[in-house]
Amino acid sequence: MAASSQAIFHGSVHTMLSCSSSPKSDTLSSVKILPFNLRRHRSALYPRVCRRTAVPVSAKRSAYPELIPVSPEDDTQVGEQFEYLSGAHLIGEAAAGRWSKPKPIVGRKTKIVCTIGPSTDTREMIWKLAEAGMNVARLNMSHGDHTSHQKVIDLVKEYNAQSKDNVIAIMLDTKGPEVRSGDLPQPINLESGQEFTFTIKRGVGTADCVSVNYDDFVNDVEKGDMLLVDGGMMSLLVKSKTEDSVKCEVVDGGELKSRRHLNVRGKSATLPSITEKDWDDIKFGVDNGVDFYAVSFVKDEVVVHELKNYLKSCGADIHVIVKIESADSIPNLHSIITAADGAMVARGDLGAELPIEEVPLLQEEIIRLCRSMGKAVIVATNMLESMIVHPTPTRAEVSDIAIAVREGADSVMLSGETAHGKFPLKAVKVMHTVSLRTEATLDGASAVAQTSHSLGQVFKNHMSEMFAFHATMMSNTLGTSIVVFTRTGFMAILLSHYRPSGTIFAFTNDKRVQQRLALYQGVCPLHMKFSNDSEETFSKALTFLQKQGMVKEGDEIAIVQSGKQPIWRSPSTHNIQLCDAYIGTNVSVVPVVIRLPQ
Ligand SMILES: Nc1ncnc2c1ncn2[C@@H]1O[C@H](COP(=O)(O)OP(=O)(O)O)[C@@H](O)[C@H]1O
Ligand SMILES: C=C(OP(=O)(O)O)C(=O)O
Repeated sequence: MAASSQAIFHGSVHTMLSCSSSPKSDTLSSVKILPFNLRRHRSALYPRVCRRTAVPVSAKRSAYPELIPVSPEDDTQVGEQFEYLSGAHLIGEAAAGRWSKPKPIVGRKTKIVCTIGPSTDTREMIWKLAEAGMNVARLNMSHGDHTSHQKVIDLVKEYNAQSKDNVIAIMLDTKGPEVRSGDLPQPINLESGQEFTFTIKRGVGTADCVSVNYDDFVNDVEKGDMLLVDGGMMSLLVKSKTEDSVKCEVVDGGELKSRRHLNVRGKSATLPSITEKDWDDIKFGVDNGVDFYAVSFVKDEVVVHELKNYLKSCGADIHVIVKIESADSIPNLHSIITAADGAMVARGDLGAELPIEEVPLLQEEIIRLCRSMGKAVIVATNMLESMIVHPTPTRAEVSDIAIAVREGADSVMLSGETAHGKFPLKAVKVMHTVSLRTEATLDGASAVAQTSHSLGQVFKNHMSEMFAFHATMMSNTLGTSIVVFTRTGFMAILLSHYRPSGTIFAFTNDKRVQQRLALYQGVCPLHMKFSNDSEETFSKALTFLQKQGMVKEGDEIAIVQSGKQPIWRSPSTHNIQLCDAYIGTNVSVVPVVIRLPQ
């Protein structure tokens, strides 16, 4: 085993910390834009700052960033323009804030969810997305059919099976009770001031009337309501209605295409959150062992319990992410998020049902709530919308990603950008680079402070929470990464909750847990068979990290082996162990003992 100091906790708490006394220098190598779970040697990809002394950009940092092949429209020179940005490490020393050690981050911490669609549903594109930084593949059940989604699921599984240390989770997003206009033989041009009718009669698609897929549309809508198409791209004022039709005046015109989103400003449809089609799709998800459901238009916690009970009854271990997009969900936010495993800020429908200026405030509030409750949170929709057609984002879009990262989202999501956009890989690269750059400015101390007030209240497991909290404090102070061994994922999620500055290498012997952890901020999920001997398993884990270039000579690492279900320890003991990550290397150890009162 590597040189180590160990704190073993028996009811009362003693934490023994150690740090190397010998300053080490580091080298900066070529900067590459790569996914969170890195597959190549760290020195060649991670623009890491010297842990103890700032190192100027050295001669070693010579090569251009690796250019990931992108879509046919992509300009192969694009990587060069990111080189400066990916040099986020240059400010790493300053960003370490009042902690003396820079951050030992291996790659990006904020995860990227990519919606898969016609631009990306091939083997080649799934591989390229995964290599470019996708952590979660989202299947939107509003589009495609089971055959097309099955193909994508099989491809992601194939990628996961052959990948050593990168894993992609699968998220099935239900269609929900969304209201859409019907199919049109060709797009219609709507002019401001003209009359236009929506009808519940099936199969209508003329220049002045189109079907709506929801029979109660006529009952839910009142004269004077504002109808929004595609979240406000067009708007129509309701003038009158008959038994089967709603007559409107176009306020903001535009091109109406097939199957567009319809919302009534300020109102949610009176449909159940999980429709018959959704149950069919949920069953499809169970049969295929997806990792997450994103449940559309959740209005209260009852539907979450209903889904969770169903999953329990069929023995399916699938986590539930509630999409916050309905006006009716806002008064019930706390109970909905409590019942779920996480939430998605689905800004498209949210900004249509509620006044648009509420969206950033609600985003902040939902992230804050999820963070305080230890739940995963995803920020979604329009993040790089202009990249559906343009190879470069607007500055406002870049700021939007940076804000979500700063607010502490676990993941940021791409929708049309990767589903049907012209530049899906470039969009992932931009999201990756902007997240990485923003993360470099975040202060570990304030991240811990944001969550420390809820210590002992979030996971109802005081000892585990305390361990995660102190492991975070310890690793932040010493500038180490964290290695955690977890069978259920619980301890890794708990550590992620405190947002340690360093990477959380989460070793699990369960492939499903590994996949699920792909959604969580800062967690690098790794699969490994655990042996009966803890030291042997630790040693195997460190050797693996070393081989993959995730730790290097001179690194120290905090090993956390705690949590609800002990693996090797007895139920009354908890371990945090600090050791040299590079087996066989001696370090001078200065032990520090912190004794907390019983
Ligand atoms: N599986 C799919 N098959 C075909 N088109 C898709 C698929 N998934 C997404 N798309 C396309 O990408 C667009 C953006 O994706 P998303 O934001 O998930 O959908 P929407 O906004 O329609 O709910 C969709 O409107 C649709 O045109
Ligand atoms: C993510 C969203 O949902 P969907 O793409 O299913 O409309 C949204 O409305 O922002």
